[in-house]
Amino acid sequence: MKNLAIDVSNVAPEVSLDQINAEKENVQKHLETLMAKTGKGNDFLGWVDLPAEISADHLKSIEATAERLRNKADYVVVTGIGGSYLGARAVIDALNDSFDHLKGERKNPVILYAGHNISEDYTYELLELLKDKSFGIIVISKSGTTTEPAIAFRVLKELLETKYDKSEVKERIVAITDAKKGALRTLAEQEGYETFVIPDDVGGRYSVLTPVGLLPIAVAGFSISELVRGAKTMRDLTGTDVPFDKNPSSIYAATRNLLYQKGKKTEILVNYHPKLHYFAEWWKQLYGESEGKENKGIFPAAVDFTTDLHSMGQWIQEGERTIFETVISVGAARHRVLIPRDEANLDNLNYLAGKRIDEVNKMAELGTRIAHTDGGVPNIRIELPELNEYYLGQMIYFFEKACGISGYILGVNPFDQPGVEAYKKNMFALLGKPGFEKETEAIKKRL
Ligand SMILES: O=P(O)(O)OC[C@H]1O[C@H](O)[C@H](O)[C@@H](O)[C@@H]1O
Repeated sequence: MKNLAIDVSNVAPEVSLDQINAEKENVQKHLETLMAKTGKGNDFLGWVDLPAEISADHLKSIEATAERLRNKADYVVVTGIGGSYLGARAVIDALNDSFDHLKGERKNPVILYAGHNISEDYTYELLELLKDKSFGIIVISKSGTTTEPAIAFRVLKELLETKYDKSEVKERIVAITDAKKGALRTLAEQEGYETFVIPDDVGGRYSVLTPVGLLPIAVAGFSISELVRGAKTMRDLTGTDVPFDKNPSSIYAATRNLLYQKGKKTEILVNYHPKLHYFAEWWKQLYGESEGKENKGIFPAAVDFTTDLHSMGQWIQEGERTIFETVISVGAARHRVLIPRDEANLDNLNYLAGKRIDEVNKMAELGTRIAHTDGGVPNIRIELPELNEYYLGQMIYFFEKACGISGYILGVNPFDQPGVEAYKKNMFALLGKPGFEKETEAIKKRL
């Protein structure tokens, strides 16, 4: 059975394999600190052993709730922001039929998202869609106090309450939040909603393997036990007993930091499948919030190829040489579509007749790698054997583990995000939130 693998042979000449291997002891030290839970942010390391600790009973209880929502609702609205929605969306989009939401005959509910923006038009359009539909809500907030999902939940709950009686509303709402504190916990208890807990020691962006990700993924019809099994395998493959050159997370963490030290300040995560767009969004939060602090950190960006080769390709090929690419390279496509032969051949495509579209995609990937490395863009390749639950579980844990190690190499606490509060404070002051009177006075003077 294959596993996710990493190929760093194309980061030369900027960084050599010898330089990467020379990082062995330094990286091993950080990995041990992470596993021993003795480093910065060590009260947020619950995700490290999570895949091995999830019990079959826990998965069963999530699946039972998912089944209830699946039976009741044609639409399920995952209401959350940041780490409270990106993991679920990353996995669901990666596995879903691209046009599933447009199909009439359905096996699974359509998963919709709310609370990840404060757009009134988005909210209006969602309410308009749902008003004559059978729907349910999974509301997710670790703190239980985040403004965006709280507003969305308030309006969605109101709509649900106009459609159903109290006991039916209760059956259609599930809350995922802190075990004890926060407004969402209080509300859920008052209203009698079913709840799942986000453990104290798992931060939002590391929470996809808690009910935060698992419940929506199960509702969408995917195997959460396979996802967790993949993550568990990757936990074993990235342990302290694994030699440095066999540990993909250690190699990735070491390589990207060496590139950063060489002035490669932006990392572009590349995919060749639009299904992986939201995986990149999840990855951006993971690395952006973990490393972007103390005026340091690689800027995590992402592109969808070959789409963006026709827009961003020019910049990547010939723009400022401060970037490197990390490509998620997927093995086999799931379906077959052959390029047909055409008598007239006006488009000159007959040289491709009989070939799979995936073969063209693979050659685009290889051709791009050669062009970009020739153009001075170092290339890391993450080989994913297939796009399924098991390998996505591997990839999630691979990136999480590498992020912890990488943050320690950089010297920051990869498990906090103090900078996110700055905009919130100003927004509350501008909106006149009680308790923010002093801030309101101060900000008014600046306007
Ligand atoms: O789950 P919540 O407490 O609602 O938080 C949702 C998100 O917003 C916060 O502001 C943080 O920056 C994120 O790390 C978090 O994932």
